[in-house]
Amino acid sequence: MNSSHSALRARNLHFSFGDRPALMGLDLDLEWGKVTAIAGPNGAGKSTLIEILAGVRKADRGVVERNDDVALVVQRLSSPDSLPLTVRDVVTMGTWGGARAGKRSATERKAGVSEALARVQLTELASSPFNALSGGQRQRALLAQGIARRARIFLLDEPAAGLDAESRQRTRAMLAAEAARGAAVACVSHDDEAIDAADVVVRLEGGRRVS
Ligand SMILES: Nc1ncnc2c1ncn2[C@@H]1O[C@H](COP(=O)(O)OP(=O)(O)OP(=O)(O)O)[C@@H](O)[C@H]1O
Repeated sequence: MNSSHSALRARNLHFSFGDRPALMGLDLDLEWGKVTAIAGPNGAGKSTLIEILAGVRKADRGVVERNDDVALVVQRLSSPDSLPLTVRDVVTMGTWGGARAGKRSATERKAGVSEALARVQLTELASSPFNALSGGQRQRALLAQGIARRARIFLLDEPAAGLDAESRQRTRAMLAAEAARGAAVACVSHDDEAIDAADVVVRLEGGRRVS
C-alpha cells in the first residue's frame, strides 16, 4: 500500500488504562474526501482511538502517520469563566498555529475566520460568549476553528447524548461538505442515521476492530 494516498494511517494501536486494555492492535486508514463513522458500544474504545489518532494521547504500541494538520473536536469543551472568549475568538485561535498559518497576512486571517464562521452557520453568533452556545453550536465553533486553520483532517468525538436530531443533522451536513472539499473526516457516531450517511464505517468492540 502506498501510504501517501491516505490522510491518516494507523497500525497496530495498543493502549491500556493501567491493566485495563482499551485498544488491542487496531489498524485504520482515513481517506481524503471521505467521512468515516467510528461506531460501537459504550466502552469499545472509540474516544481513546480518536485521542490517539489526534495525538493528544500516546499509544502504548503502534504507529500513527498523519499527512496533514489535524483538527480535534472534543466533547463538551468550555472556556474558563475567568477567560471569557467569544465565538470569533475561539475560531481565530485556529489561525495561530498549523502548517499554513505563518504564510497568511492579518487580512487573510480575518477573512479566513469570517469564511469559517459562515461555513458552520455561526456568523450571527460571532460576538456571543463561547460558553453561551449550545453543545451543537460549540461543536460547530470548534469545527470552524479547524477550518480557519486550514486543517484537512477532522476528528470528532460526538457525544452520545445531549445533541438534538436537528443539531446532529446540521453537523453531519457540514462534515459532508468538508469531505466534499477533499478533507478526511472521522466521527465517533452513536446514531444509525450518521452511521448510514458515512462513506466508511469502522466498528469497534472491546478494543478491537470488528468491521
Ligand atoms: N480515564 C480512564 N481511566 C480508566 N479507564 C478508562 C478511562 N477512560 C476510558 N477508560 C476505559 O477504557 C475503555 C474504552 O473507553 P472509551 O471511552 O475509549 O470507549 P468509548 O467507545 O468511547 O465509550 P462511549 O461510547 O461510552 O464514549 C472502557 O473500558 C473505559 O471504561
